[in-house]
Amino acid sequence: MKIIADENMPNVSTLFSSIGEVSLTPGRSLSSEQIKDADILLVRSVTKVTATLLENSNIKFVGSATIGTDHIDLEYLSENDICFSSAPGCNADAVADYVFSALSHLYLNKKLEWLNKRIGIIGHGNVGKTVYQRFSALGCDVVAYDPFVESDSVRLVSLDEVLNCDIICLHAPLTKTGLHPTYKMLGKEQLQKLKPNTTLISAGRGGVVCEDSLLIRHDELGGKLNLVWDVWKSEPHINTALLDKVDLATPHIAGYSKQGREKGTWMVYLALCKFLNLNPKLDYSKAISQGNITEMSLNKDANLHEAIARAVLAIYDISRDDTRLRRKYRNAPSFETFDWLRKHYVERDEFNTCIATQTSYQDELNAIGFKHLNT
Ligand SMILES: NC(=O)C1=CN([C@@H]2O[C@H](COP(=O)(O)OP(=O)(O)OC[C@H]3O[C@@H](n4cnc5c(N)ncnc54)[C@H](O)[C@@H]3O)[C@@H](O)[C@H]2O)C=CC1
Ligand SMILES: O=C(O)C(=O)[C@H](O)COP(=O)(O)O
Repeated sequence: MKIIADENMPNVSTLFSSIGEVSLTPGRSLSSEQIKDADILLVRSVTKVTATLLENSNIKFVGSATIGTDHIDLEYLSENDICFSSAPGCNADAVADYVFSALSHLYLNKKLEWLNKRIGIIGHGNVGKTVYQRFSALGCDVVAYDPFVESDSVRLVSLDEVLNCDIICLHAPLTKTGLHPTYKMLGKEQLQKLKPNTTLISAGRGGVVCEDSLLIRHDELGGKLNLVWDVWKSEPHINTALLDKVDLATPHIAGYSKQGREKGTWMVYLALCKFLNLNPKLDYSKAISQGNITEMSLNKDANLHEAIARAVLAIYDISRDDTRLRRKYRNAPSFETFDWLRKHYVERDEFNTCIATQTSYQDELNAIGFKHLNT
């Protein structure tokens, strides 16, 4: 069995070589010629899996080690009896960690006191829910907008209400059809509703926010917006005018924790084993790494904002990704830089690999995703 896989899938050879002959390739440039003799295709978000790519192949299974599926023509796969599996939720904790790292950075650098602010989340799926639960466990005033969710356990509000929040976290998928398409869902009209000093964290998909309208609104507000930008409309090209305005700019790596990426490969491996009726040869604990910093205890004299910021940034400091991106773009302002930064990403651990040991802030650290002492 011939397996073609994106070279950026961690552990892919270890896991899949017991099933077939694995060839690794850069995902963005994958061509139909390269897959014409293959049976299984394993991708990440940079490969457009369309009829053009697949029509002259014998691919029977497509696996995407990602949460998002907007790069896959699901209709074509279903019409052509090609089994598909993605990795729902694999890096939800990583994205939530990204959000708290961004807020920690903004607290230390701009004195943004976010714990007492109103927080609105757009999209209440695996990522949005994780982010919501963390804020809620911290006792924050948090609401969510998701037109497809009905639930008593979340404070659901209108999009306008979220746009009136102090901190807005965007975790909706990219959709262009259906009842509530998200493409440019934050356009000129919606962005007009942002108040001065709003913090907008965009870690879903580029295209959900109209970047041109955002630049106009940013100017209108005299630059009084805190912007944290992970996903860009025209990746791997980035909007350099926007890059100049955002507080934190990262190259679509919100989900790039070591464990999150490993979980993505692992989930696709399990799905392929199921499809082929095989017993998995490795177990979860061998496929997913431990963290580097295994225990955290805090000085009880620090205030809560500062204590959280110190703990969070010790595990993942988002500013290193921002610095890397800006420095690299200054020296090599080309679209190839985006993929280079992602390919050579210095992976970080998830908060949940680190135990919050007995400290006055143990409950708060547990709330934002650090592991409990007794689990
Ligand atoms: N920046 C990054 O590295 C990462 C980005 N993502 C992106 O984040 C998205 C969300 O991830 P998950 O929560 O795991 O996906 P999910 O599929 O579990 O949930 C998506 C949620 O968005 C909601 N939604 C759909 N249309 C909406 C609209 N018009 N307004 C508000 N909500 C809407 C859905 O009802 C669903 O509850 C993914 O589709 C992916 O594109 C995911 C992982 C990493
Ligand atoms: O899981 C998703 O959805 C993501 O956005 C991924 O984290 C993006 O990573 P790549 O698949 O582009 O490596």
